[in-house]
Amino acid sequence: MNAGNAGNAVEVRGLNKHFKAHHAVVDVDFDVPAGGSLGIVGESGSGKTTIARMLVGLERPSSGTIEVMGRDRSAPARGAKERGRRARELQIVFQDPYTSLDPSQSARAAVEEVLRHHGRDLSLTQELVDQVGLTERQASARPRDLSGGQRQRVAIARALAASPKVLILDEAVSALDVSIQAQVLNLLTDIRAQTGIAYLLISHDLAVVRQLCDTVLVLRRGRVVEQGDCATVLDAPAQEYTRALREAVPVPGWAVTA
Ligand SMILES: Nc1ncnc2c1ncn2[C@@H]1O[C@H](COP(=O)(O)OP(=O)(O)OP(=O)(O)O)[C@@H](O)[C@H]1O
Repeated sequence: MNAGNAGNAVEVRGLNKHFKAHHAVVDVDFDVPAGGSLGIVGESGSGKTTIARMLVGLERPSSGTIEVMGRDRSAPARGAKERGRRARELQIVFQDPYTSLDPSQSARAAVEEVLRHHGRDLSLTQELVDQVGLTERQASARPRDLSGGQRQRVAIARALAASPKVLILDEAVSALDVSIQAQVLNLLTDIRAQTGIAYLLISHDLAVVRQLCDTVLVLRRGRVVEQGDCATVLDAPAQEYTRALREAVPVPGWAVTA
C-alpha cells in the first residue's frame, strides 16, 4: 500500500503531461475516496480527457504518480496478469459507446466476454443486464439496433462485468437527450449506492456533476484552479473561471473566453 490515505480508490500526485512543447496537464493532484465520486470540469482542451487516458494507461504521464487501490500505475502494465488486475480495478465508459462496442456483438455477448476474460461466473450476465435496465430484446440486439441511451447502458454493463472498484465516465451522458440522460444518471446513482463503486466523472455539464458527484475539481489549461465539495465549489466558487463555467451553458468543444 502507499503512504497516503488507505481510504482512497485513486490518488494522483504531481501529474504532468507534455505533448512536445504543449504542457497539457500541469502538476495535478487529486483523490477519489473509495465509493466516492469526483467530477472533473473545465473548458474544452483543459486536459480532462488526457488525465482519464493516463489513469487507464492509454497515455503515459510525463511525471507524477497515479495510484489506484494503493497500487502504482504510472508505468505501463507488465504482462497480461497485471493488465487484467488493472482492468478489475478501473474501467472507463466513453462518450460514444458506438465506437467502443463491437458492432457484431449483442449486449449479452459483450458482457459474457468480459466475465469470461476475468474468470467470473457467466450466470452474472442476467444480473448485469437487469442492473442496467436492459430488456430481453435489447440484451439480444446488436449496437446498431439500439438507441444511444441503450448503447450507453450496454457500455456500463460491460464495464461493470469486470467488477471494477473505480469507473471513469468520460462525457458518458453528454450525447444523450436530456430525459435519457436523466435516466442514465439515476441508474449510475443507484449503481454506486448498491455496489460502493467510485466514480471519476468528466463532464462539461455542471448540472451532471452536481447530480452525480460529492467533490469537484476545476481545470484550466491543465492546472487545478479550484477543488472541493460540489456544493461549495459550484454554489460559491472562489475563482472567476469557475463562475464563468457555471454561468455559461457549455457544449463539447466550448471554451471560456477570458
Ligand atoms: N495526442 C495528443 N497530441 C498532442 N496534443 C494533444 C494530444 N491529446 C491532447 N492534446 C492536447 O492537450 C490538450 C488537452 O486535451 P484534452 O483532450 O485532455 O482536453 P479536454 O479538456 O478533454 O477537452 P474536450 O472537453 O474538448 O474533450 C489540448 O490542447 C489538446 O489539443
